[in-house]
Amino acid sequence: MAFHRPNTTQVPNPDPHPPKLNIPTYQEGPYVSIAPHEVAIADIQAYRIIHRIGSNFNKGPWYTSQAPSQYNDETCGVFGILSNKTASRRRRLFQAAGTKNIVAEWEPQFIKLFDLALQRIKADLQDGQYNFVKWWTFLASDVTGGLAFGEPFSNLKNGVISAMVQDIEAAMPIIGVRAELPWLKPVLNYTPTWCGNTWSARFDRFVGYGWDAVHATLDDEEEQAVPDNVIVSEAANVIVAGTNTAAMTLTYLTYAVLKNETVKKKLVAEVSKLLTDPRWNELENSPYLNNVIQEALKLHPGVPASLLRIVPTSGSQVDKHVIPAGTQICTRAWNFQCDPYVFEDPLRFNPDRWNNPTPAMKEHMMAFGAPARMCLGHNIARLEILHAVSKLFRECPQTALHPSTTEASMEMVDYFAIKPKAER
Ligand code: HEM
Repeated sequence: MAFHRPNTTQVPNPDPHPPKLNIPTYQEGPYVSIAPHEVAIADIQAYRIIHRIGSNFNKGPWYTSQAPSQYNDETCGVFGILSNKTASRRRRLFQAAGTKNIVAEWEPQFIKLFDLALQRIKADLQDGQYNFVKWWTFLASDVTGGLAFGEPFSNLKNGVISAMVQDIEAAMPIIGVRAELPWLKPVLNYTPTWCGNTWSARFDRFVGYGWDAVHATLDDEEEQAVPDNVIVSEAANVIVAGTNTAAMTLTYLTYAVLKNETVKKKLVAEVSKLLTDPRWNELENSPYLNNVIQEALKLHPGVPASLLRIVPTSGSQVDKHVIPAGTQICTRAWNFQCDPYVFEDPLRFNPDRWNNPTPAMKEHMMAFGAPARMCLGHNIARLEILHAVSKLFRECPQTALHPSTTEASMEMVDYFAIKPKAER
């Protein structure tokens, strides 16, 4: 057995060929062996241990495939750093930038982008066009562009997709493939894409965007405090981590609200009473708006994928089980956020469930990741979503779902992040 009940006093030595766990599905238990050295866990006690601050369950090698091969823990962006200890040093550099107070300083600049996004959406709606994926992606990439480069990429202003957004859109699914099928990586690196470039060139261009960011935003002194190559990695990181996640959260939220007339009416009623130019505090204090956002993050987490972690070299006792060193552990937001023991009718889009959330409901929400490696951009994302959603439903209260938008077209394609099957 790979796992033992807690009265086992000895932590077993790593077993090179551990047998499969005899618990096949979550219906029968929250621990499922999904491969010889891999276990999926949907148990909140275990989750607390694995992902607590200071945990030595480091990220799994899957994350290495997110960075070009010449990068290591010291030089890659924080997302790709495997060791939690190394990551916590790096995270300290960014934590201040992600605090609410600092993010609030960006609010006036971001409001201009939200206004522009709404102008574009309104013009589209008047022409009978519905392409929320497009405009929410342009908005999210202008926001991350502003953060990484000091000014937006002008996707919204020009109304056309920039080369950078094209690269992100094309590279995101392939990032998933590279990660799931690492043996394909050398082949994929040199496979021509639809536009004639190779995937490897796309990754090189991300790094290039990062270099531009370094020179656009930092003075010489600051550049010396953090090595250039690290800032480059981080700038590219922010662009990728903050664009699709926010855009898809907005897309699925819009879809869920438009699909549900009662929810839409309540939301429109609340946001239409807001001040003409509401600010973050007012938006945070709009209960139904916040419930809708929480529910959208619950049902359509921007990153529903497994967060892979490795059991430390000494092995570990996780709740009732002793797990051998080196085992890869998968915990998925999706499993916890749809737990029927915690959420009544978990697959129904029901913002009212957040009127009086239980402590368990709050703890089971992990759309922004887990404590040790929680999303560094969650305040930015919240600000973006609050403004974009309140503006959309205040200024376009009559918007309805386009007949071509169906459950089938919106089926979530999960490739670490998500996108709708029909891509619109
Ligand atoms: C709704 C939008 C967003 C969602 C749902 C989201 C979700 C997540 C999740 C689940 C993780 C943890 C991944 C893991 O452990 O493997 C994460 C990490 C991260 N996110 Fe976000 N994110 C969002 C927006 C943003 C934005 C706007 C930024 C930056 C501007 C950002 C920057 C990062 C970074 C740098 C990390 C890596 C942290 C680390 O590894 O220590 N995210 N995000």
